[in-house]
Amino acid sequence: MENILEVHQLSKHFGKKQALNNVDFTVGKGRIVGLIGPNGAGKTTIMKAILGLFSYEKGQIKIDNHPVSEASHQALAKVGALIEYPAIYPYLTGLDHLKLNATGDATTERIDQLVKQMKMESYINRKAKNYSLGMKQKLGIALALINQPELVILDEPMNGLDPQATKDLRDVIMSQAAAGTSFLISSHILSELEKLVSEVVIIDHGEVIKQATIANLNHQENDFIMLKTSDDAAARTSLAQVGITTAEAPGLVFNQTPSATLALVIKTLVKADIDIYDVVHQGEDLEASLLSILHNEKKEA
Ligand SMILES: Nc1ncnc2c1ncn2[C@@H]1O[C@H](COP(=O)(O)OP(=O)(O)OP(=O)(O)O)[C@@H](O)[C@H]1O
Repeated sequence: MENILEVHQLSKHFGKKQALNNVDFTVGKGRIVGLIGPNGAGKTTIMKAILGLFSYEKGQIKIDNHPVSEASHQALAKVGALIEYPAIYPYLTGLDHLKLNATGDATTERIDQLVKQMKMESYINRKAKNYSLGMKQKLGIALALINQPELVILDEPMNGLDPQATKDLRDVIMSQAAAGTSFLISSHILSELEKLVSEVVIIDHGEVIKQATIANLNHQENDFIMLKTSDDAAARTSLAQVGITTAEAPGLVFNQTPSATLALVIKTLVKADIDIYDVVHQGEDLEASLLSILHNEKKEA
C-alpha cells in the first residue's frame, strides 16, 4: 500500500525534556489512523511537527514522498488540519471563514456541499462570536476539509461535539476516506475513535509502543472467550486440571493463549462429558486494549 505520510525516527526535545524519541509510523492512502496515548505522550507534538510548526533534531517526515520540515512546507499544500483550537474571527460568519479559506475551482459548490454534509446550515450565516464550542469545532473541521486535502490531521476533533454532531462528523470522515482522503486523528474518546479508525498508533512517553490494525489489537493482546456449558462448576475443575484458569462471569471466561487454546478447552470438556451450549468471543474494546498494552509496557520497563 502506498503511504501518504511517513514519519521516520523523529526525535524532539523541549529544553532538557525529550518529547519524542525515534517515532516511526506511517499512514496509508485512504486510511483513517488514530493516534492515541496518555496525556503528555507526545501526540500534539507529532502533529505539529508534521505540519512544519515545530523544528526537530532528528528524523524525517514525508508527505506523499516529499520531505516536510519547519523550512520545507511545499508538501503541506495537500494537508488540512485542526490542531487545538480553530483560529476563528468573532466578527466574521462561518460562511466568511469558508470563503476566505477556500482555494481552487468550484469553491461555492464545495462550500455548499460541506455545510450541508456537516449540518451547519442553520448558523453558517451567523457571526462566529455567537457560536457554541461545538459549532466552532465543526467550523474548524470544515476549514480543515474545504480544500479537499489528501491528508487531514485532526487533534481531538470530537471535543465539544454532542452525540448527533459526533455521528455527523464520523459520516463526513468516512465518506471522505472512501473517496481516498487519509486521516490522522487523535482523541481521548476511544469508544468514538474505535468506530472510525482502521488502525492505531499508540504513543507513550514520546515513543511509539505499537502500530496495529484495530482487528489485530483486539486479538493480539487478550482474546477472551466465554463458554456456557451444562455444568460450569465441573467444567471449571476439569479445565483447572489442564492448567487453564477461568474467570467467573456469567458462564466461564478464559483468555486464549498458545497454551490455553479453544481446541484444548473443547477436548477437555468433551472428555469430561460436559456439553458446550455456547462459545462467544468477547474481544476487547479499544480502551481496554490500550490500557492493557500500556500496563504490559510498564511491567517490561
Ligand atoms: N511548547 C512546549 N514547551 C515545552 N514542553 C512542551 C511544549 N509542548 C509540549 N511539551 C511537552 O512535551 C510533552 C508532549 O506533549 P504533547 O502536548 O505532545 O502531548 P499530548 O500527547 O498531545 O498530550 P494531551 O493528550 O494531554 O493533549 C509533554 O511532556 C509536554 O509537557
